[in-house]
Amino acid sequence: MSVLDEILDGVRADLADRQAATPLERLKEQAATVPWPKDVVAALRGPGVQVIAEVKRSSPSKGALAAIADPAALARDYADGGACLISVLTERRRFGGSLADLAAVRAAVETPLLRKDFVVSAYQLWEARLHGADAVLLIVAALPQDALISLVERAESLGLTPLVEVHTEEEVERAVAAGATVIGVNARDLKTLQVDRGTFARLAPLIPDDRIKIAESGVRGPHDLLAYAGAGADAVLVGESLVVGRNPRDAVADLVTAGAHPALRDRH
Ligand SMILES: O=C(O)c1ccccc1NCC(=O)[C@H](O)[C@H](O)COP(=O)(O)O
Repeated sequence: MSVLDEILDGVRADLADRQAATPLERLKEQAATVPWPKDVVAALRGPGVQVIAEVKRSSPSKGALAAIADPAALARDYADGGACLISVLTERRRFGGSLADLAAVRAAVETPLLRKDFVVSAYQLWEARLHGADAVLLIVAALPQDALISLVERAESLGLTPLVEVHTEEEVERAVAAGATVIGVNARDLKTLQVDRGTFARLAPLIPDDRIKIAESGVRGPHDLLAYAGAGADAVLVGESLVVGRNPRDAVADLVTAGAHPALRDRH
């Protein structure tokens, strides 16, 4: 069984437990009391290359990365450093995340938030809304095309911006056909878990210019941001190097400064 299939099995089992505890109709009523999500597309279209900073405790590829006792404090550092979007991993079994992390971060910062998880059901979109997300990750490899199209439409109808993640040429075609405005190319192969930073340069030219292109994974510092920028990235998504480093605020600020270089401004 592939890593992705293993993760998805766990996600579905946890989801079934939550659905049993809180029926969809009750979840919808609760979510209706939460403010409308922020405009993530506008945040990503800022000048230069934007930085998305991730709250990431552990991962299938590396195991435990950082304890992160206080995700809200980490998110405040990310916001102070100038992140345009904060990604909060909510998958429990392999990434050590939770919806409680998302809610804690929401209470701490005004920065738009991405629910980073393995979304397979509209139920998870309502959960994302209730816990303060403004965007949700949809992984093409995890979804049949009809489900992808339906989740893109449903997310948008709830005010959530779908970040549609691809790993291959065929997945780019599927993301574009599904109407994704924001497309993330993840450099981490879901089968081998190896990071190949060349993946973005290979796939980015296949993404139409009117879409927002995000380079995900493998950013160790400003030089990687600049390389992704040179290949056409509008934003980079960074996890591991921020959570294992000593000063996340300064690390984000260094990336933001690199992304704001005059040569990278006014590209939209
Ligand atoms: O990080 C993993 O090992 C992983 C394995 C399987 C599916 C997804 C995985 N990571 C999720 C991500 O997309 C990354 O957390 C994100 O792009 C940040 O990457 P990095 O800066 O390299 O931590």
